[in-house]
Amino acid sequence: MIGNSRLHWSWFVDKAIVCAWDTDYLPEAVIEQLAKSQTLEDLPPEIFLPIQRGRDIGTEKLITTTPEFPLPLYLASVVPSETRLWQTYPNVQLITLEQVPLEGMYPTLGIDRALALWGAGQNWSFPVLVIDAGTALTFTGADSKRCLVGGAILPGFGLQFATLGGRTGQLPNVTLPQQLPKRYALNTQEAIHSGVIYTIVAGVKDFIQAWWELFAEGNVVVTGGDRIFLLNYLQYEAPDIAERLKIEANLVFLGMRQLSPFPK
Ligand SMILES: Nc1ncnc2c1ncn2[C@@H]1O[C@H](COP(=O)(O)OP(=O)(O)OP(=O)(O)O)[C@@H](O)[C@H]1O
Ligand SMILES: CC(C)(CO)[C@@H](O)C(=O)NCCC(=O)O
Ligand SMILES: [K+]
Repeated sequence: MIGNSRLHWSWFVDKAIVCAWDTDYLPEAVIEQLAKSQTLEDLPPEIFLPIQRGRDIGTEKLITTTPEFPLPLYLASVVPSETRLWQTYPNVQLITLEQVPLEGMYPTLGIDRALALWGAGQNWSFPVLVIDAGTALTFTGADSKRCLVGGAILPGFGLQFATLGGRTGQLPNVTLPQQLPKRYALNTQEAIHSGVIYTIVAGVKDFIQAWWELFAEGNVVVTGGDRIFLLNYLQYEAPDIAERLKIEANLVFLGMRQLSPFPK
């Protein structure tokens, strides 16, 4: 999955997610090395270091499988310039909206949103609302008939901080704090923390409550690189809501493996 900040990877054996990890965007030379690899040992470390180091729980299972080479690559992307790089790979299948069995999608809906929504619905049941705390923060919901209800897009935590730091004369760049900050800050860094975090948390709370007005028993699943931060803040601000949320890092991959037919 090519996201707006980085690449998200999963190694599938049939429909099982053996392991999942993230990397930076990668240069063409690495894609070429992947294309030429004929054994697990040949695989580019830029991609497979987490596996090669044996840190991942799935590693043992991987070593005992003999995949075909070049490795089949299923690609979903929301970054067209990166898609083009990866389309030079000889064994690539591009996943498109047509393969996602949701009803009512509009043509420019992000494939990451569609796959995450499908994965959440398959794993927990529809109706379901997905909150993706990534580069962009998105809400994407579907009803009990697996029909897209719709959603919303706003700048994520990192993007709000980066915009403030980058587009003003006096504001520093800040990173996400582990704890919910004080609402009334007495220094600049905490004032930025407070402003961005309390407004995002209030917005997320409001979207969730509105969702439960539509679907009283509707599921809500949180994903994305900042999901743990978002959940932590919600646990302070709205523990009753936080308690009802599901959290899942690999929603997009849960969606990919449930495509029928799994793209060949
Ligand atoms: N190593 C990392 N590199 C980049 N972002 C990271 C990293 N670790 C955590 N993050 C957090 O993840 C967020 C980006 O989320 P994610 O990785 O889900 O985005 P993405 O999938 O690339 O973007 P999007 O899904 O919005 O297109 C950033 O705001 C950042 O705070
Ligand atoms: C909203 C993002 C950036 C989230 O990654 C992506 O899903 C995207 O580029 N979507 C296209 C626009 C849409 O979903 O309506
Ligand atoms: K853009």
